Amino acid sequence: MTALEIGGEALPQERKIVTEIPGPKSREIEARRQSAVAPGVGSSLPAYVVAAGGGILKDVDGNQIIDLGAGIAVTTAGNSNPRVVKAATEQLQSFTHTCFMVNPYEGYVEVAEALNRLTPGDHEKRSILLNSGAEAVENAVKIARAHTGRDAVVVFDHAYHGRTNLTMSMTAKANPYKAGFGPFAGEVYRAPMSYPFRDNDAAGTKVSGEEAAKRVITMIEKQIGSEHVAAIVIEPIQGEGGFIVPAEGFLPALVEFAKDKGIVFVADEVQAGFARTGKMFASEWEEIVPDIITTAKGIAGGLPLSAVTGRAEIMDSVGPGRLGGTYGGNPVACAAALGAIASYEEDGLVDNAAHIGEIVTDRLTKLQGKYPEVGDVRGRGAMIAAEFVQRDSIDPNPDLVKKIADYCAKNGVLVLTTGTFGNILRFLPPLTISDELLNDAFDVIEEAVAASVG
Ligand SMILES: Cc1ncc(COP(=O)(O)O)c(CNCCCC(=O)O)c1O
Repeated sequence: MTALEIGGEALPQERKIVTEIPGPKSREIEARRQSAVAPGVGSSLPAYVVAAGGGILKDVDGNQIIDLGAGIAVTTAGNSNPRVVKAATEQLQSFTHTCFMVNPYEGYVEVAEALNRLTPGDHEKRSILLNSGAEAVENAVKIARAHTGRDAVVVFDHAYHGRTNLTMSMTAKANPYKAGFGPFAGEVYRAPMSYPFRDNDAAGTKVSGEEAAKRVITMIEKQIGSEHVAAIVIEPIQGEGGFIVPAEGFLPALVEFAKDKGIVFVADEVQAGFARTGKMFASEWEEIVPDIITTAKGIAGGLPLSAVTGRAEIMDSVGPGRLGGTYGGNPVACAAALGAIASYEEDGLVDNAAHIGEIVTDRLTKLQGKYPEVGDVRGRGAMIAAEFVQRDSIDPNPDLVKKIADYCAKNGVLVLTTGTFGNILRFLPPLTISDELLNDAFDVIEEAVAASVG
């Protein structure tokens, strides 16, 4: 067992159950929340956190919970990563905000230079910094439309891009994200996704990446007209849709089509970016070079920051004053990002992701050999998921996933669910989690599956 220095106190890297989870102090705060906080913001596990680091979340009752969610792929570099804390603390003591549109500061430029260097492609790039993933996606669409003079945006089944009006329109799943929040933005068109586990043709043959891409191209040509399309926006691995890794060849074929037709290809790497998949960016797995890439989540070790990084000739289509926002590229968030990026590059976190993926995939594959309800195990690096189905068909099994996640929570392991059908367990541990903690978590998950299957 190792311990981490968090906030001046040692945080032992071990699962510890002191009370039921959530415990009495958490329940007391939760009661206050009910009368103070709008119910629209839910919480997967209302055990109120007082410290976090490595692979552990410590709650107000003293329980130590193994974190397999990383705040939805945000504390990828580890909660309170020492480099992030040092950089952000120093910045906090200098100045907290000037608004980059008013009085600029070097940290913003340094983050843009790092993004331009690190993202796929050796072409000249420009970046703009914002606050959230949705804001980055909104700006990527604005820039693509301004550059092309076109309106149409193509998105995909199972996509998730945010909760603002435009990004809600781009997101696929109605509940909980969209129902009742319309009318939605115009000129957003949804294409069929390559979903290998569920993607069979009429003869029951798996649809190849190239064939799936042809479906998309036909849809674009026949239902929109490629000359009207400003952007194709896709997650290289779909996150909230269920960690869907498209069939090989799908993404490169779409990149080539976009290039031929003057369409801006946008890779939304808000969830898959920054070492999560075992490469710095998920686009690298099929060697695609997006025209624009959106990033957020893991970019700044937990502080709110997002970015749009794109080909200079595209980004330069929008002149001064036409993009921005009050907080975009906040100086403390920029300092944190430089700390997180240094950690990704110098602390071996990309390799950690690959190593974590091997352990998680091995444990899930063994489960799949015992339980037919584990229908599919997929993902890349430390972005792995198990899709749960019925015992005698591949119909989704969301009830089983909920039982498993609830069992895990009660036994000190935080696991996130996801997917269009709610039947996916996804694993997004901080890349600083130890093998011991990870294997302890999967011992609990195995118990949970055994206890939950009918
Ligand atoms: C690919 C991809 N693009 C965009 C976004 C949006 O990022 P924001 O920072 O949440 O706006 C996400 C955020 N995914 C987690 C949403 C959690 C929730 O709101 O229930 C993403 O995964």
